[in-house]
Amino acid sequence: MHLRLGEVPHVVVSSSRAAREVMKTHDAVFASRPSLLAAEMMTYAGSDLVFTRYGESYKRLRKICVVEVLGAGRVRYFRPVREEETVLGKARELDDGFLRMVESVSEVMAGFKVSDLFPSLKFLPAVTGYKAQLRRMRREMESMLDGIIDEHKERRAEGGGGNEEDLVDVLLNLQASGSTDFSLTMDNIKAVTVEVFIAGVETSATAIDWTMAEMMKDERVLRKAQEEVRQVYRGKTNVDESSLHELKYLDLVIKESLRLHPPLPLLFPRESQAKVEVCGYEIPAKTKVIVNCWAIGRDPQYWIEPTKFYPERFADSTIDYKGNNFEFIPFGAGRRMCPGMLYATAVVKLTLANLLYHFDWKLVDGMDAENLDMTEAFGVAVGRKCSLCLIPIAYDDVPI
Ligand code: HEM
Repeated sequence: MHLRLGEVPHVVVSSSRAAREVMKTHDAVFASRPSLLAAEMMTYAGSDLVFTRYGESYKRLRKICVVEVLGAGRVRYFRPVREEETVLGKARELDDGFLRMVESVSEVMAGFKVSDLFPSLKFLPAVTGYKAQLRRMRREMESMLDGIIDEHKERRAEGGGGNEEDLVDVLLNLQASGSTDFSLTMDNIKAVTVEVFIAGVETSATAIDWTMAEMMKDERVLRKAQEEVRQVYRGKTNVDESSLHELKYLDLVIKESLRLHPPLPLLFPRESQAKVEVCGYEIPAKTKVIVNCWAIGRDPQYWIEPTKFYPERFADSTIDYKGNNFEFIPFGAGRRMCPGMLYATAVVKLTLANLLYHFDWKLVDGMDAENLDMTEAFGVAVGRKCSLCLIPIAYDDVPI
């Protein structure tokens, strides 16, 4: 679908074939992101990963993030932290103000802003008050990030760190060691820190929420997933990551939930860097391309009874979300594919396994599973409009 919104041509991709052409055949052409004023002002223009245009500094930063910060080795390294936080419910100290700030930044990033559609009218952001609003938010964010980084530096100077290391420590260590071929600036560190929250935390929480909601709607799936967890971890006090790989049915449930409710239903937008032909249509340079992964995941051409929540559809299927099956791309594909996929799947699975192991779940009084409201809300990550209110009943077969 081709649209012209303001001065900017937009193309919406809603088929697996076109998605493959954009994210595989012509991946290099579509590896850039369009420029958005909010992203430029809030993510230290060009110092970040999610919204930066494709180019040398992007490639270097991505390599550091993939290899050193979000890769398999680091996911293993942070395993004790995940287990401690998920299993013991011991969340790291995160200022409410910081989370509220991340929420407001996500909100401004999600919207279609008139000034982004008329880039030649440079005065628009100023006269609409949008620029002033972004400046205020940026000042607030800057002071919070400075506080967080100073705290980390002080702790490190006092010899702290060790088991308490987190993502900011990892980035500061990389900067101090100079071990990478790209010197990380303070702006890089701040931008990546905020983006991990914008791109990583809300998306993972959204995936957990939708999966619980779908299981509450279908008691058969809930029981089956719960029996599996309780059998694999029988006799254990906690669900840790040691046997997570044995939870095969839970894998299917998570896949099915990501198919029906991808937390980023339109991924993050891409921009063509040159004129190119996709499925017989000519796409000019500088076209904003939106891949509708939500629609592709519900397309009857690829999925039987596409709107039905049926995890077993993945049981004898090789279809996965790793970016090779273009009918199922909740993490995107190609050069801009989500580098946090391993983190996300570890956190989502561990959290769900704990919720299923320790508690039986009931809907609040008077609510009937069939009528559970599954309306979607608006945001960078598309969650449920109504909060999921459930009653946990402690499972008393867990040894103390
Ligand atoms: C269920 C959870 C998650 C989902 C569904 C998800 C999905 C996505 C998608 C669809 C994209 C855009 C891909 C594209 O343009 O092709 C993306 C990008 C990104 N994600 Fe994730 N994500 C999740 C969790 C995470 C986590 C936990 C992190 C970090 C810890 C993370 C970091 C990023 C970053 C940095 C990018 C930008 C990559 C780039 O532009 O090069 N994500 N994610």
